[in-house]
Amino acid sequence: ADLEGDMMSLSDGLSTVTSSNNNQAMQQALTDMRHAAEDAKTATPPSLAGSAPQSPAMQGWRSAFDQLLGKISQADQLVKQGKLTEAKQVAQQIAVLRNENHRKYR
Ligand code: HEM
Repeated sequence: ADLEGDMMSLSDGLSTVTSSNNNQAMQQALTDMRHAAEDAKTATPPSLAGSAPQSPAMQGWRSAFDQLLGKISQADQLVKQGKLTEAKQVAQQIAVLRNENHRKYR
């Protein structure tokens, strides 16, 4: 998907993780989020158009998605352990990370 599509998938997934209490639905949402984050990591956002792949700005872009992927894995482990409340706390941290990165790159 393009970046906008990836962001829509992240958004759908995050609302499921935040609102659902169904273990399987939450795991599927986190899997979808992982794929969207991996794909978005390879994109160049309009705000960095023309930046070289190895520029500090593009390295910062990719490392933000590595942080996001780390949180997604953390939430996934918690859901697999049945710790849905803790998984939702990680979802809150994902929302903070989203807001920080939207301020930088959007
Ligand atoms: C789970 C976390 C995130 C969610 C739920 C999310 C959600 C969204 C949404 C709903 C949009 C608007 C899409 C549209 O144009 O209709 C958007 C745009 C955008 N997001 Fe995110 N986002 C997340 C994480 C991130 C991260 C980590 C970054 C950067 C490192 C990022 C960078 C951007 C950029 C650059 C745009 C504008 C895209 C464009 O102009 O084409 N987002 N995001």
